[in-house]
Amino acid sequence: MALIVQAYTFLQQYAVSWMEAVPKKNSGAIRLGVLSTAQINPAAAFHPAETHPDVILYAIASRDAASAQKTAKQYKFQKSYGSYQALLDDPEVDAVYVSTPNGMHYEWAHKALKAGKHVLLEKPFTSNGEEARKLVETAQQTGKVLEEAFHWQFHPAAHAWREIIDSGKYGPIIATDSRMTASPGVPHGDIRWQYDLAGGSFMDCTYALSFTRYALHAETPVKVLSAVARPYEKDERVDAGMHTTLLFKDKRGDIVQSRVYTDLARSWVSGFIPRAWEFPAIEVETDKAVIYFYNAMMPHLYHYISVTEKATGKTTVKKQYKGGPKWGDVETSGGKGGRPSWSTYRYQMEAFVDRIKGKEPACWVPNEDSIAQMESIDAVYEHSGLGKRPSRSLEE
Ligand SMILES: NC(=O)C1=CN([C@@H]2O[C@H](COP(=O)(O)OP(=O)(O)OC[C@H]3O[C@@H](n4cnc5c(N)ncnc54)[C@H](OP(=O)(O)O)[C@@H]3O)[C@@H](O)[C@H]2O)C=CC1
Ligand SMILES: O=C1OC[C@@H](O)[C@H](O)[C@H]1O
Repeated sequence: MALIVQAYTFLQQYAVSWMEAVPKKNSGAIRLGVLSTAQINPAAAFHPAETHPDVILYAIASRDAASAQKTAKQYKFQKSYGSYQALLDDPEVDAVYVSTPNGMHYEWAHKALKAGKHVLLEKPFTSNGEEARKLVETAQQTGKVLEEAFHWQFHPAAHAWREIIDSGKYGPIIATDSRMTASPGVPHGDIRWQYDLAGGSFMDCTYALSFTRYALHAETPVKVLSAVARPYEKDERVDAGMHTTLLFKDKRGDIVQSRVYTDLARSWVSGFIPRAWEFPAIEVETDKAVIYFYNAMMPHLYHYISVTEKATGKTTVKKQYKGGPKWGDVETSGGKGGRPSWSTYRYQMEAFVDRIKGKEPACWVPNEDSIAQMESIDAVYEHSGLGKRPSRSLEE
């Protein structure tokens, strides 16, 4: 029964978010350019931009002009380009969303900033910490907005969850345990399996580490206690799975032990049942309770935050699809506190536009946090023996 309720909620949320009306665009709306025709584009950028009165789907670029044209026609972009550089050379483009493979994030975000565009950059931010630092420096030099598209952190559920932890009501944090797995697994040939494109489970499933660091208000790990990679069968430089245990310093300065597990090819139950229910999640154990956030990655589809008190065994459940500690009092383009139908990506677009327009966004992923996230990823890869993900050469 629980599964039926979950499936219904999932479908309902999905359908409602796509039924959202397209508003009339305001004068001075941001002209958005998109670099690549990635499969994530409609959910992460097209739909959020369409439903925002201050964004216009202006131009799309692909390595292949025909693909760009086809997408432009389908989503009513005004222009299409057969190369990423051609889009960046268009002075009418105000901001770009970069959804190229991971290994190309640095190159194209860097070029976009240099071309005077604001940048919303897909996760993981870059291939490694060094690139992340250089990219943030470029944003500072150019004075343009640069934001990692770590969409889950913009959703009201993320804020409600952290508010419970931060309240101190359940005592200090003792340990965390998070995971993100793909089941059925990612098909061969996907960008996620390609070493040169900075693939790998710990890069793609970077959310699990992000949930952990967000819960703890942590920077980089104090220590990597263990990091064991399960190599991809076709390229042992790529991690199909990664099990790591880290020590972080939390907000209070206490040391917390955190397990993080990522997997792009999660084994099936008894070899024939994919673990479709295993959505990205994190358990935070405090002195007095166990706090669990189910589907922290895409809480707009379905989520719950449960708090089980150790002394009584009593469990309370919270859900937050709108408002909450950060959006609650904010007058958004969709009404006060956002809308229950808004996806993580739509909340993210709201904040991105606010920042470009000079308004203080309700929430934000600071660039320093994206650097710390990439340096934490480097530390895990180094400890595992695989070494941090390499940079591609950049044509200036
Ligand atoms: N925020 C989220 O929820 C999600 C984020 N992502 C992130 O978005 C990015 C794209 O992921 P995803 O949509 O799955 O990717 P896809 O494989 O669907 O698309 C990647 C796109 O990059 C372009 N590209 C440029 N060079 C290459 C190359 N050498 N090989 C393959 N593609 C290339 C292609 O566009 P073209 O041919 O038009 O140039 C391609 O369509 C990744 O960084 C991923 O981590 C992914 C899924 C969800
Ligand atoms: O960012 C992502 O979100 C959804 C996942 O399925 C995907 O692998 C990852 O790239």
